[in-house]
Amino acid sequence: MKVTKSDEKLKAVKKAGVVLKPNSSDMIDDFLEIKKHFINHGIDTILEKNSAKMLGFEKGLPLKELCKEVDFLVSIGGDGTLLSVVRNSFEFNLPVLGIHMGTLGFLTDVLFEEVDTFLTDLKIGNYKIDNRMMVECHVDNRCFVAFNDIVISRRTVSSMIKIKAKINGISFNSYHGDGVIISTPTGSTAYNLSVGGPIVYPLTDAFIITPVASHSLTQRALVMPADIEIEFKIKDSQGAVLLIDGQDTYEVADNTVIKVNIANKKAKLIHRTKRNFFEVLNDKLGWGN
Ligand SMILES: NC(=O)c1ccc[n+]([C@@H]2O[C@H](COP(=O)([O-])OP(=O)(O)OC[C@H]3O[C@@H](n4cnc5c(N)ncnc54)[C@H](O)[C@@H]3O)[C@@H](O)[C@H]2O)c1
Ligand SMILES: Nc1ncnc2c1ncn2[C@@H]1O[C@H](COP(=O)(O)OP(=O)(O)OP(=O)(O)O)[C@@H](O)[C@H]1O
Repeated sequence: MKVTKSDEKLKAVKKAGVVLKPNSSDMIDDFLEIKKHFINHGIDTILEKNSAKMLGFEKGLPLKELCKEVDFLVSIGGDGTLLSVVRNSFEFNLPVLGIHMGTLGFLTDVLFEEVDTFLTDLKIGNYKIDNRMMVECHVDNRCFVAFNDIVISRRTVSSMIKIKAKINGISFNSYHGDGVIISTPTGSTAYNLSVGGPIVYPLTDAFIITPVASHSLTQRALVMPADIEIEFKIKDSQGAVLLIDGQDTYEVADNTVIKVNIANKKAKLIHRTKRNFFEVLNDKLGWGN
């Protein structure tokens, strides 16, 4: 399987669109400190509308309008905030920088106290942009994209769900249990990890299909090449719920066909040059040396 690396750089480093972790109005002093560093480095910041409303002192722009105005986006919060920024801005191809002000911070690279140093590096091109796969799901004439995962989940906790699956049009499995996770390599360390799925290096062109609480001892997670299409059909169940990065939900009825494939472009994450995935595993998952 292919691993995609790039030497891509930002076209300009003048304007940053900032999104803050929801329900965190206590972040005001930290935001002002971060903003001061951006200004000192000659980078203007514009707040996203909900973030501005939460702080209560700037007007802010709706995310889609903000994306048209800025050179890159900055997510200040945890993994959830970064996931939502990447997913909701995906159509604009903007690189996203995650400043870690959350709890785990598996995806968010730069710590609050590192912002000033990192911006010096950003201005001189000393950073990298990772191109990361997104997964796309087509259902009922709608299309959803996810950065971590799309989960086809049972609709009621009291009953199992049955999901028939085809790969490139050919039937290959019938999942019977709580549901199925279709994860990107980025999402492999999230829900997929919790249910025993494999960790996949984040720049690999592949995706993972992992059963959740399968009622069969032979079911296992599958790592698949990026160029296939998978089709799922809910059978003899009470419908299903799709979870997009664990944040958006969509209900589907029995016999609905859900097609999943890799999005035809990638999300861009801005990282420190020194960031190393294996150090992140070591640090955040406590693997030790
Ligand atoms: N049982 C589980 O482990 C479980 C259940 C539901 C959802 N999730 C995951 O939570 C994700 C949404 O994250 P959230 O922060 O919005 O929700 P959340 O606040 O419920 O947090 C889920 C946890 O997963 C971590 N996380 C998120 N993405 C990660 C990644 N790519 N690698 C490693 N850890 C990651 C977060 O830091 C947090 O600790 C979903 O995409 C799904 O993968 C996990
Ligand atoms: N746009 C969004 N839509 C729905 N939920 C969101 C959105 N942005 C953030 N959240 C949720 O807000 C919660 C807190 O945000 P976040 O994950 O950034 O911080 P955290 O949980 O402290 O950090 P971490 O994820 O690194 O452990 C998460 O449950 C996340 O899913």
